[in-house]
Amino acid sequence: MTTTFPDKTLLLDDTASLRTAARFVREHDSAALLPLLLPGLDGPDLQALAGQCRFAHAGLLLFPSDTESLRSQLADCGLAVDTQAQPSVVVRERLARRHRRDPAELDVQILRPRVLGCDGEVRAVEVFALTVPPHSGLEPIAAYERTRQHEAHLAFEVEHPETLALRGLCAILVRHGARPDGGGYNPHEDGTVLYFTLPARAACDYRRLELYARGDHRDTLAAHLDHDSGRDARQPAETLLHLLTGAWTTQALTAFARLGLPEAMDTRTACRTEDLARLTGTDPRSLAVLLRYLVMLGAVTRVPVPVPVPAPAHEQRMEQVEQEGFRLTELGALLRADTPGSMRPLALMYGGPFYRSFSGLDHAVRTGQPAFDRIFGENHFDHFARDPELASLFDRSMAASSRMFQPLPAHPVIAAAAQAPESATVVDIAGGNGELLGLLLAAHPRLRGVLLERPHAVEAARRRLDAAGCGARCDYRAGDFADVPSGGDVYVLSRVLHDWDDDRCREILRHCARAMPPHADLLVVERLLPVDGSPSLATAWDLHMLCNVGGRERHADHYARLFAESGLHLIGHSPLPLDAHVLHARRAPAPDPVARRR
Ligand SMILES: C[S@@+](CC[C@H](N)C(=O)[O-])C[C@H]1O[C@@H](n2cnc3c(N)ncnc32)[C@H](O)[C@@H]1O
Repeated sequence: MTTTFPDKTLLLDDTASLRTAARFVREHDSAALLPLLLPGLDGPDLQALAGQCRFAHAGLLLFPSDTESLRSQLADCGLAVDTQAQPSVVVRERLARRHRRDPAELDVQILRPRVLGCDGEVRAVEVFALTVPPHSGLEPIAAYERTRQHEAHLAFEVEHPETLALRGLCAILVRHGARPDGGGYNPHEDGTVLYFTLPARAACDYRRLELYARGDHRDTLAAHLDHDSGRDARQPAETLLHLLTGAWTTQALTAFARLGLPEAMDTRTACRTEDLARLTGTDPRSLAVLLRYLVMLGAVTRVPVPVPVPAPAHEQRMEQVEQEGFRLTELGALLRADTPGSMRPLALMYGGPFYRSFSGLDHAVRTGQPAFDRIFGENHFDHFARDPELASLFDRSMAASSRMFQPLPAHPVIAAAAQAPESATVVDIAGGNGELLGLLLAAHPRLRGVLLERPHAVEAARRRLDAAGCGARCDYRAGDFADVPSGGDVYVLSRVLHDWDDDRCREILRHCARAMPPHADLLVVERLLPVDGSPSLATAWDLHMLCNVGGRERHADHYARLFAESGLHLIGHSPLPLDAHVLHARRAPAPDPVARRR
């Protein structure tokens, strides 16, 4: 089935992406941004990159129906264009290749509205605009690209792009985990672009980086493209070794969190290993070994700390020696317990119960049964429910990925409910500790909420929503999926269906369909498996579901089928951060009795 998107959702998504890109450009400068993109980048390599390149723009692909609508969309976002649009070559060819179209069919223009950075530097948002006139047949390209954001990137312009300097910069990027990912020469602008995929650990939503060099650098480009195609064949043994020690990565980060190191450290000042050992009650030499490994992961940076020591006795003065010290990076700071959106609970979960369960992955693959149940002797929800500390850790670990919920208050269904003349009710089914419902109610003071959960989680949600000041607008139901309350206006199922097999999903969806009044909407938050098999967090979480709950991630069409078999129909879906999507469904219209008799 092909999914249809209401036009309004499409426009909102493009405008929202444009606003996000402009905000990003406004808030970042070169020196602070580079270590976020390449965690662990430090010392001479950071100096070379920050000294020779400047953060120039954030790029994104939009899909206006014509030039006028693009200009008014830019104006809506406060972005003015004072230069002529240029035809794109590189992105147009990438799109043509990806969608097997003739490049001549694709009109892609480049506009660069200026944005003033927080440091006073003039930067830009680079808008690639693929014109998609109504009924042009290009709508599927727009829908696909909006979801995948393949062309979103951050660009650094090389100030003096001599060949040697340019190649040196490419080598630094590769050394810090960036992978060559195409590029090209645009004769209309006489500029060369070299694209890189950022390492997965980059602390930023953008996945691609561009080096932009004025002029024709096709020799460097050829080496870059060659590197791109040959990268997987070059060092298989080294790559495998790196992959096989992935468990050390998880445990090093978990130990870092368990030992309270992120809280003892600072992102601005370095701390000597000895002082850190004293503060955290650890063995100094062993701590240094852990911290040096964490440098490779980008969680901390190694910084020499000057320490005054007495000079030889007869000189009667102090001199300075340097001792090893470490500073927390922004990535490492996400493991601090007190950071908003802290990911510490995830570190404790993935390095704790889920680390143990993954040792039984082969069992799960052999039998199709969750390894968790075999290792812990019971289903993961029952196991967590019996242990209040573990239950709270699980709820907090779910809430730690709540960045994916951030666009939901602006979803057209929620916005319409918030503006309804009567106060509308959002029913969050299996809403965990109330993170999502709290976000929706906080954004829309007229909305009311009902949270259905298992009894232990209801209590956590009540505390969380009371603390957020929304408790008075919320009712709670301790129960099971069979107890979905009727009479709501919007029903939410967030990260629930992926816990279950198809039969159980149909049961849950039928409970929803039965409870939903005819006007009600259902929003389902899930990661969607990519149709083209391209890398996605959904593929990793599919394995996690197999190993731990016996559920699965699914393609959009698979969800559409489950909806159809449960009395619902899929209206459309739109992307959320962290490779998640929100699917919008409604009750299927009752079958036409006249048509049935015919
Ligand atoms: C993966 S969590 C998702 C929580 C939340 N919706 C979110 O996105 O953060 C799945 C939730 O389903 C709840 N759950 C499991 N079995 C349930 C059942 N039979 N009835 C109601 N809720 C259930 C669990 O307690 C858990 O909070």
